[in-house]
Amino acid sequence: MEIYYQGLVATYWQQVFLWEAALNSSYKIRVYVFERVLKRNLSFFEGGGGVLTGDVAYRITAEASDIADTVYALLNTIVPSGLQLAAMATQMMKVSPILSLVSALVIPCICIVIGYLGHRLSKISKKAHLTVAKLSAYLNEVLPSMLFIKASNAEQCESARFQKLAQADLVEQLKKKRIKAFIPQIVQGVYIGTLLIFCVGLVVVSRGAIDGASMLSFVTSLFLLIEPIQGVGKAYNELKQGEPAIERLFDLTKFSSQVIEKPDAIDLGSVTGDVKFCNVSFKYGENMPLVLDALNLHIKPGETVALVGPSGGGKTTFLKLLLRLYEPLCGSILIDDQNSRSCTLESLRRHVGLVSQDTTLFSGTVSENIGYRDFLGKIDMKKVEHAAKTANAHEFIRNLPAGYETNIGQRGSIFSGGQKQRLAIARAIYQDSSILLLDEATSALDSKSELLVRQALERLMENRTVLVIAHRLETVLMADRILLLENGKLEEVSRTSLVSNSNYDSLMASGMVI
Ligand SMILES: Nc1ncnc2c1ncn2[C@@H]1O[C@H](COP(=O)(O)OP(=O)(O)OP(=O)(O)O)[C@@H](O)[C@H]1O
Repeated sequence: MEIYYQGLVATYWQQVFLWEAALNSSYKIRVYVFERVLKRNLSFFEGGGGVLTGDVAYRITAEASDIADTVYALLNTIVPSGLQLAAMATQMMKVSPILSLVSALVIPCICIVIGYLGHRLSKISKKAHLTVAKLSAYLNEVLPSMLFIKASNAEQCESARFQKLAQADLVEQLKKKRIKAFIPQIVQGVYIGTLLIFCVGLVVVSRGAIDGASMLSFVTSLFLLIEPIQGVGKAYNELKQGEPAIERLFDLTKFSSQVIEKPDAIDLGSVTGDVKFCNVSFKYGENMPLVLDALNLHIKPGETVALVGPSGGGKTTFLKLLLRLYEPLCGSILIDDQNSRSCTLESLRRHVGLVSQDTTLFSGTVSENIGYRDFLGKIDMKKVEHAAKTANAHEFIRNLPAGYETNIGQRGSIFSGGQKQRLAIARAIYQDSSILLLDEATSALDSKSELLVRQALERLMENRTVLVIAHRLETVLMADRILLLENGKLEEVSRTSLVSNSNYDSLMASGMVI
């Protein structure tokens, strides 16, 4: 009885240690892969890698968990099976070394069968991973678009699309389960079949060489090998099944950086906000047309420059180059006369703030969103409140159930469009960078909200170098200079000529509200 209880305790601790090892390895892989993903070029997230973001999320969550299951199953079967195999083999060697070596010939037969089936399992498993990843990517795309789906009466259509993907997944999962169930049976079948042939042969060949009792002990050992051999087969099964998840995860980490930080890159200390584009050209790919064609521009510290032009003219690309999210094809960008290629990416992006059109907010509290710059350190609540007041956001934040500590829901779903914009402006005020890139939101707000956002913008732009992609005439009129970006070229336009000549068409094409 005591031995029985000792067995229970030992099994418990064995499982605890094995799970600890398995989960720790999947945790380490997950963290490493995500760190690498964060370092990937922006083009990968803009669809350049042909991988959907939902698929990336699936790999880092579900498939990393699959790795833990694989490691656990491997350790759990390979250790006891290995020990059993060693014990049986020793016993057989004691009885008859020659017969043991002859019997070992069964091993290559088993290896060939397991190898072939394992390869098939790995292929089928890969397909099963792809179908479930597609399902996850689909859900990631559709669930945040529920407003549009409902408004478009598209529930039935989406349900049909989901069913199609789920059906494809069902087929692949079934194939995988079938082959998984088949492998241990076939391994056992081949082993027993081959053994029977060997046993008969052994009895005939060794007649008289060893006594009956030894022969019985030898054959019993051979049959006792079935279970551990099956265990090894199972472990191989698990490895092959987990292989595609490991491959897909590590695929995410393989890339070459387009934007490379020099080993001797300098940290930009304080910056006055002088920006120069010198002969900058850019295109997104080898066979793509030039988006920016030998551009020259000098923005002086504290100056506000409005960028206007037709849709697809390259305005956002211009901002991306300034943030060094892409590298120019030729030419250079200077910040305070320092080539941006010679600066650390961290210091460059610390001095260049961005307020994008889609007002990116994260789930978390209001203060975490405004103080995002210090998210890992200590968020300065006084600064948060000051930023919110300056951005005309303090009033509505104060009326929230938990004020600055209110959770804002997924992507700030509890706020109106104008409120989200003011929160994004408050975040930029908190960040306090000398150079500000503004991609003005195109969606129209009611006149009261519009006024509050405009006031907030004006305060944000004070004492900074501002490059604003302007969609409203009022914003254009706030600028010191207006630049038209069209056909890859920059042209300065005067206020008076803005709506009165041929530029009007370009401005209207850019969605400008005049
Ligand atoms: N990641 C990308 N990969 C390939 N081409 C791209 C990418 N991003 C933009 N482009 C292309 O580069 C050109 C310039 O795009 P960009 O977004 O800079 O224009 P934009 O002036 O900001 O347009 P809009 O006013 O409509 O936002 C377009 O033809 C666009 O299709």
